[in-house]
Amino acid sequence: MLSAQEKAAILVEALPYIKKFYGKTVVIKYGGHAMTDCGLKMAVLTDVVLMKYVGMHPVVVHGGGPEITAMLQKLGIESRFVSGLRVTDEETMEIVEMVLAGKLNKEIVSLINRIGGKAVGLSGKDACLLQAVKMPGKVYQPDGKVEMVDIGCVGQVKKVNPAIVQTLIHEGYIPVVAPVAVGPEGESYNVNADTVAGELAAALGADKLIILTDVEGILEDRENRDSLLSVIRADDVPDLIARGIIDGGMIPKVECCTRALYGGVNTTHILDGRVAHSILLEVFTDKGIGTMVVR
Ligand SMILES: Nc1ncnc2c1ncn2[C@@H]1O[C@H](COP(=O)(O)OP(=O)(O)O)[C@@H](O)[C@H]1O
Ligand SMILES: CC(=O)N[C@@H](CCC(=O)OP(=O)(O)O)C(=O)O
Repeated sequence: MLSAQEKAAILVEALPYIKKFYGKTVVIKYGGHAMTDCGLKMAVLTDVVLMKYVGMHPVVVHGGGPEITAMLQKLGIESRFVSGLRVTDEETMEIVEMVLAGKLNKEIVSLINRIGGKAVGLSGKDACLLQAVKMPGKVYQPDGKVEMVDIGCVGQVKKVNPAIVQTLIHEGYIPVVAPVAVGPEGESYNVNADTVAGELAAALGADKLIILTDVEGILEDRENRDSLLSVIRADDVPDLIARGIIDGGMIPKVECCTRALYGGVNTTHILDGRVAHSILLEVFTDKGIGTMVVR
């Protein structure tokens, strides 16, 4: 146990960071292990509530890919992905929306409220927060050619209307956003949660975008956990992808960081969500953890 004096010293050390980020918007992409492990879940959402209490404006965008896959499996529907995006026919879209905007969104809202925050859950349909159009999937051929294929109700975000999120922020609420967008005819679109976090951070003019994942950050050599790249420049991302250093599920994450940076977000971070309180370690220390992607 810490003594009262040690606790006071920790609070004093946090003061410069609290001052620096007071009133600033921080978008957090919440997903991976941090969403399924009970202890980590509480740690992440406690960090979010604490940020709000010290005057920051956290906005949570959550994923739920594994939970959707598990529900589809229960219903005897097999999951298929094209370049990391779920092939989403109309029946699958119904399940995606139920799991994301129904079950998971409300679970997160309820937990934040239990911890002492005031959370409000939204999907991209609420106040037309996320407007999208149908997007084809890209299949990369061995000869380098790209084939476009139909992947159903997967959306590309065309417009973000952030007013509802800004209103909630300024009324003291913590917005929690499910990555389901609305189409021109009111139809639902499934959007990758990393992409939504990047688009929303840019539209809000957020100060920071934090993406939680299940690795230490971007590793130069994925077999070597000591090869963490602490900082990379957005301009270097295409080369890192072309050289195969950044691959698979990490591609949408760095691309969404790049999108957010060029949209005006100051700093973007890819953090290990398996580490308890990784958000606080990033926000309240100089060194930070994980990989920072900068302009
Ligand atoms: N350079 C890299 N450094 C770390 N992980 C990488 C890298 N390139 C690809 N990856 C892969 O990206 C994965 C993270 O993406 P993903 O599994 O989609 O995460 P999440 O479930 O958190 O959204 C890592 O587990 C790893 O397999
Ligand atoms: C189009 C598409 O693939 N959408 C994702 C949406 C959820 C998501 O992105 O969740 P994670 O962040 O946990 O991966 C899906 O259906 O799985």
